[in-house]
Amino acid sequence: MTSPNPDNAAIRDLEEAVSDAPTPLRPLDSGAATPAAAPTTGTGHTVTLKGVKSFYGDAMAVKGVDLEYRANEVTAMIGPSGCGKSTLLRSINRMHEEIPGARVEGEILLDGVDINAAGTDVVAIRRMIGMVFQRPNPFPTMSIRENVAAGLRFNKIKDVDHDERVEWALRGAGLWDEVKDRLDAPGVGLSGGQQQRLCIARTIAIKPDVILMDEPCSALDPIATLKVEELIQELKQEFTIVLVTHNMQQAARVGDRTAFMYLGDLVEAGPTDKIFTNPEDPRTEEYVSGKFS
Ligand SMILES: Nc1ncnc2c1ncn2[C@@H]1O[C@H](COP(=O)(O)OP(=O)(O)OP(=O)(O)O)[C@@H](O)[C@H]1O
Repeated sequence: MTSPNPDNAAIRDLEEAVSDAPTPLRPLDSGAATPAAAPTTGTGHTVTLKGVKSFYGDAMAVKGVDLEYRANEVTAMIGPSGCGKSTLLRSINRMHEEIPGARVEGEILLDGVDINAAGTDVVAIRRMIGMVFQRPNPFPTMSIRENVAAGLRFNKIKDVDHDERVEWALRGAGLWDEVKDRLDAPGVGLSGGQQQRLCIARTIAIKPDVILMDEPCSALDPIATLKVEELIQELKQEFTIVLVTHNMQQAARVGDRTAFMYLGDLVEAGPTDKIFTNPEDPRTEEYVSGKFS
């Protein structure tokens, strides 16, 4: 990936704007958190892409993608390096536009509402469409508890009990039992895999509709990877998940559906079994069988 530090942009968004959040698109979900249980019930949010093109200046990196990310499913995005996976992902929560000269054409609909419509509040979009990055990026000066609560503060979610929501999110991220006795210890003191689950807890704490994951396991060892994969499977009961991965085994293990991109085009998308065993396009067959990477 050649883009400049989207992780830093996300950190800056949160750290600099905690006290200055604009009005959201629709009322924030302040429903009572249930500290005893991880997220369980389906909420059913869909993202629909219609003719999405993403540009860096004059260069078109995503060349007109039509695709639906279905509710309560994991959609794995695969394809060779440079095919536009991360660019497309960052277009979906409007992070692409942070890059000078970058722009998006086409429609990106969250439950039928165009996220790029004039006057739309970008902070609200990023609350509803959360993102987890390649490298775990806990806020370095914050404790475990503060890291998870950071999004609540940023979004001015005041009418929920923050401690309850922190526990709910940490349980949802499969981390509660490992950290419940040291919530005030620094987040960066956790292992890499724990830090990534902490970042997932931070993302789910504000109850987004959709979670975008950009190679969330690429910096993790195999055991931590397995834990995060198990977690993703559980989280889909509550959230719509888009998972960019270089790892085809991971796509096969975790993806309900898989989308294959090549040179900025979406070649095909479908049920993961079909994409891996009986794809329509010869380029998909060649890629999933390892003939090129
Ligand atoms: N900041 C940028 N400025 C200009 N071009 C960029 C920028 N970021 C990415 N690109 C180009 O856009 C295209 C798509 O890149 P992108 O990072 O989205 O691909 P990718 O499939 O996610 O790759 P990888 O798997 O290596 O992360 C590439 O040709 C890349 O060089």
